[in-house]
Amino acid sequence: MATRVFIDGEAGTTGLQIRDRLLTRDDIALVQIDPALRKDAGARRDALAEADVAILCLPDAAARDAVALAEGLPTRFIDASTAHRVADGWVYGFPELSPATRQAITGAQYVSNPGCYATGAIALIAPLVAAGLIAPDEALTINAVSGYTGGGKEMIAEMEAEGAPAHFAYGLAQGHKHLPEIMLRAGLTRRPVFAPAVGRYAQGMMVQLPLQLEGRRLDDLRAALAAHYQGSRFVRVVDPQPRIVPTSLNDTNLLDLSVHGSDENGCAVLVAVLDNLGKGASGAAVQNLNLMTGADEGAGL
Ligand SMILES: NC(=O)C1=CN([C@@H]2O[C@H](COP(=O)(O)OP(=O)(O)OC[C@H]3O[C@@H](n4cnc5c(N)ncnc54)[C@H](OP(=O)(O)O)[C@@H]3O)[C@@H](O)[C@H]2O)C=CC1
Ligand SMILES: CC(=O)N[C@@H](CCC(=O)OP(=O)(O)O)C(=O)O
Repeated sequence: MATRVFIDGEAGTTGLQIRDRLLTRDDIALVQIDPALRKDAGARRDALAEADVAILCLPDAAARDAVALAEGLPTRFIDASTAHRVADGWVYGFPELSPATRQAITGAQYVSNPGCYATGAIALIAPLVAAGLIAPDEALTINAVSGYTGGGKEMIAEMEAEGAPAHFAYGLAQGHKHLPEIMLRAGLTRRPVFAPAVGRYAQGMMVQLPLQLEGRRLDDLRAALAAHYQGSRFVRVVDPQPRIVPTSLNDTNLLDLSVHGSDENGCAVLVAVLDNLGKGASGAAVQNLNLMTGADEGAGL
C-alpha cells in the first residue's frame, strides 16, 4: 500500500518542491487539503490523522501547532522548520552524520530536517571534531551565501522586485537560528561567528569555513572528510577548484565538500556547496521520508 503523505504548507517554497519530488511516485499517495482551508485547524487535523507521514513546511509556530494537533495519533513527522532541531524526542534528519543517526531516522516518529546553512557547516565540522582535527572550543568563523529562495515567499517577492540589491549581508548580530543546531550537532562547545549573506539569484548555497592550520595539514583534513563520507550517495568530497559556484548543484540532493589552502602559508578554507532547496530543505526531507518508509534512499531525488 502507498504511504499517505500530507505536506502541511504545500503552497510554500519548500512544500512545492517536496510535492514536485513526490507527485509521480506510485509508492506515495498525497493527502490533499482544500487550499482555502490550509490554515484551518480542523481541516489540518483531519489531514494529519489521514496521513502516515506529515511533512511540515511551515513557520516555526505553525509547525509546533501541527504537532500539537496530532497529539495521540501515530502520524510520523518530518519538520522542515527550525522548531524541533535541538528538541528532545526528535531525531536530527541528517543521515550522513553517523550510522546511528541514519538508523534512528529509519524508525523515528519525529524527524527534524536540518537547516540549510547548518547542513553545509555541520557536514564540514562534525567529522573533523570527531577526528580530533577541530577542537570543540576552537574559535571558528562560518561565512555563507544563499540564493534568495532561502528566505521563503516573502524574500522571493522582495528580491524579484525592481531595485532589489545584488547582494546583502545579514544576521550579523550573531543570533542566527542555525547556530544552536550547528553547535549541538557538530559537537562544538564554543559558538562560531556566523556571517551569512543573500545574493540576487534564486537558489544555491555556499558555506565556507576558514581555518588557521596551526600545524594541521590539508591532506589530513581532506582524508578525514573522505573517510567519513566514503560510500555516501549524496555527500561528495571533491577536488579544489579555482572558482566555486554556489548554484552548481541546483536541483540535486548533492552536497560537495572541498578543502582549499596552503600548508606552506598555514591557512585553509573548507567549502560546502548545496542547493538550499535540495539537500538544504526539500531533497533532505524526501531522503528522510525514503529512509522512514523503507523506499530506495534516492527515490524521487
Ligand atoms: N526556503 C528554504 O530554503 C528553506 C526553508 N526551510 C524551512 O521550511 C519552512 C517553510 O519555509 P518556506 O517554504 O521557505 O516558506 P514560505 O514562506 O515559502 O512558505 C510557508 C508556507 O506556510 C504557509 N503557512 C503559514 N502559516 C501557516 C499556518 N498557520 N497553517 C498552515 N500553513 C501556513 C504559508 O501560507 P501562505 O501561502 O498563505 O503564505 C506558506 O505557504 C520554514 O520553517 C523554513 O525555515 C528549511 C530549509 C530551507
Ligand atoms: C536566505 C535566508 O533568509 N535564509 C534563512 C535560512 C533558511 C530557512 O529559513 O530555513 P532553514 O532554517 O530551515 O534552513 C535565514 O537565514 O533565516
